[in-house]
Amino acid sequence: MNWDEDSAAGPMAADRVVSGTADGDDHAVEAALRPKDLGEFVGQERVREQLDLVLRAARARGATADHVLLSGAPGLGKTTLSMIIAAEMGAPIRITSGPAIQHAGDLAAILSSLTEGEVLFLDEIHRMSRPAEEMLYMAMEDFRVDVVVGKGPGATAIPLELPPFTLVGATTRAGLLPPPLRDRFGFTGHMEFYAPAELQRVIHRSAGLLDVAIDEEGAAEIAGRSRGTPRIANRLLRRVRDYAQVKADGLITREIAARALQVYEVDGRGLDRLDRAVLTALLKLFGGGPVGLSTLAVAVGEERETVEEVAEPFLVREGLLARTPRGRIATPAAWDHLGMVPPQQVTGGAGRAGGAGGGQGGLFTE
Ligand SMILES: Nc1ncnc2c1ncn2[C@@H]1O[C@H](COP(=O)(O)OP(=O)(O)OP(=O)(O)O)[C@@H](O)[C@H]1O
Ligand SMILES: [Mg+2]
Repeated sequence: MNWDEDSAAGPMAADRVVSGTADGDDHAVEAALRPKDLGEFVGQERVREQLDLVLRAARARGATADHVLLSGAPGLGKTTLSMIIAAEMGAPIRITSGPAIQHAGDLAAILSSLTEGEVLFLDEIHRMSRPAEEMLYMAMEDFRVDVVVGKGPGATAIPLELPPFTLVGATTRAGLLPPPLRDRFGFTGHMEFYAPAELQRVIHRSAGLLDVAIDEEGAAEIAGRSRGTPRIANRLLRRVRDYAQVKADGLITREIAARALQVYEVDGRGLDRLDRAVLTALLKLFGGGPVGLSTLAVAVGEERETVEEVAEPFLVREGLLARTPRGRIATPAAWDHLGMVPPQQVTGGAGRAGGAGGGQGGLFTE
């Protein structure tokens, strides 16, 4: 699945407060908000439990932990978890990324400087070059690399032993990893979107660290608008804090959170201006569809790619919009969310009286 939602940025898609991808502002505070060990890491029960076993067993054997692959959407905690793995193993961590490794030689230099037990974090591992990838296969499996010296017919490969290390790879696009690479990881953790109750805990924890006063309902209100993503929850918390300081006495309550997020145009379900523009066009101009992607994009005044890659994934995930072979259609929940009644229900809904906003979309009930 494509989680790189910000790759196509139109007018309404730039600098979204609900984007899962980190912006400059996030980088500045994220280090302070990162949980330091597995116990502090909220949610992801399955991954956490499995990883806990893997790390405990390795520690008990006095061995280096197996290679770990972490996949999932931006902002769900892959980088955080990689740092926790190193901390739990009492090992140093080296951080690099697929795009930073242009040549196999770059990778050889990093690998040959690792110390025993060190954690190598390779972010965006799906974006590594082919030759580097092949070097990595051997390094992961046999803790060995062949360093090629010279060029042409005179070139020789010098084998180089590596100390045992743990590779932690992270990717937003697990489907793009070649199977031979995927198979070389001893453990794969797939990160899921967080439940509102989990995000509420993340928000409380962050509020404590940032010295922000917030009550349960205030945290719940922000959690419900955070699209299942801790990074968005933390970002919305900071925006709401500003509002609470300027417009109120600093305490974040449900009402303050709701008012603040209205200013930032993030609605009760976490939809922003772009999301709502797409849904509104679909309902008001096309009666809920089906309508083709290009037509919908023109109606919204955005690029096709923006509608398809930036707005739609979350609308589909939320069950507000469906992609069908005949085009995009709105679900009954979409009508309900925008407080509108499907046209057939208004005009030809024989035998079904009123029911405005009841979610029983006439288009979809038999
Ligand atoms: N389980 C969690 N508990 C508490 N905070 C979390 C959790 N997961 C993530 N966070 C917070 O969310 C922010 C983003 O997390 P992180 O950088 O690890 O995401 P990521 O998956 O690496 O994203 P990207 O794909 O953009 O690299 C961090 O500030 C971190 O503190
Ligand atoms: Mg990351």
